[in-house]
Amino acid sequence: MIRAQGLTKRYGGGARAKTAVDRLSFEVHPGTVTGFLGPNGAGKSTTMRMLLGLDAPTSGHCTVGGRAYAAHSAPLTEVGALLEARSLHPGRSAYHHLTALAHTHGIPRSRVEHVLATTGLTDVAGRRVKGFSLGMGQRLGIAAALLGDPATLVLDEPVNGLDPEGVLWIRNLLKAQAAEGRTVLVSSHLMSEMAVTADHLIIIGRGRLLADTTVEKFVRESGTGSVKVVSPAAARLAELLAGPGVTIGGDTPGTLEVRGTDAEHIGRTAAAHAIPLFELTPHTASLEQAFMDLTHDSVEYVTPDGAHLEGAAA
Ligand SMILES: Nc1ncnc2c1ncn2[C@@H]1O[C@H](COP(=O)(O)OP(=O)(O)OP(=O)(O)O)[C@@H](O)[C@H]1O
Repeated sequence: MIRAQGLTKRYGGGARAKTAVDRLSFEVHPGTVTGFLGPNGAGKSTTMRMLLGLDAPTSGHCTVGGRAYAAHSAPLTEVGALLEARSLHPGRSAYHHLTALAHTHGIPRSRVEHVLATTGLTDVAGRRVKGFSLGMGQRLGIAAALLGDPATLVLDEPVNGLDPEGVLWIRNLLKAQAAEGRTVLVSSHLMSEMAVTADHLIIIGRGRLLADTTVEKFVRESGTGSVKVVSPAAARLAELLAGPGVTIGGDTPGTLEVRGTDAEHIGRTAAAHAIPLFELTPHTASLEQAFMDLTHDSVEYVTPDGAHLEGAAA
């Protein structure tokens, strides 16, 4: 369990003072993957650095597993971390890198074999790290994070620069780690990736909390999610679904575009009235739009015509 309370980080002073993290409070629970989202410069990395004791908060505090990170006697067995800027000794092999880390932290060598297998690096374990591709480097960073068999994982942008196979691999790994009861906090500025990886979302903008919710609730409450329904009795179904907060559109006969309720409710309503359905498709593509709507006012880098730079809320 991770807990941040009133977490604040200010850089510099006077007119040039910059508040990177602003009175942030949230909890991250075990057994779920929690996505930590925000546009570029929102304060995600700074928050993670504070959680890991690499930056001191200006005010507020944070705990991992009930204590400040520095108060853990064997932090690697409590928290495994992957930060964006990693320092690897280029001349060392992956195996050597992990054994050195295990040795200095009193972790048995058997764990090295285990994490090499988990991250698919067994066959290249003897190769020097300097010859590693970006994806292999990410896998090695994750192997190091898993080394101490920690109860908590904190990963900063683990899918950055990975190919689709690597992205899928990380997604499945994170879900498996959470299913084993670990607390998993993973940052990203990609809403679409988090929508399929995370169960819970913490969204920040300009260092402030914008949303702390489940993926499912975020979609539902954003009001932009819709469900496409195709039925030979579309008109009758539309009458049954009509109600407060529900809007029903659709340009093609027999097709409805339903907003304000979910596919489960539509399916149950249709079944209860013996209405056949040919299609029932929730559209989650609008998630990206909901994220952009939420973070729009918090985007740091905006061009004069209003377009976001650097894919700020991509
Ligand atoms: N050492 C520092 N000194 C001054 N300002 C800093 C420092 N580190 C971060 N900042 C500023 O704090 C803000 C938050 O940065 P941070 O890197 O935490 O954001 P982020 O959400 O991780 O962004 P990104 O998605 O681009 O990695 C930014 O405006 C950044 O310029």
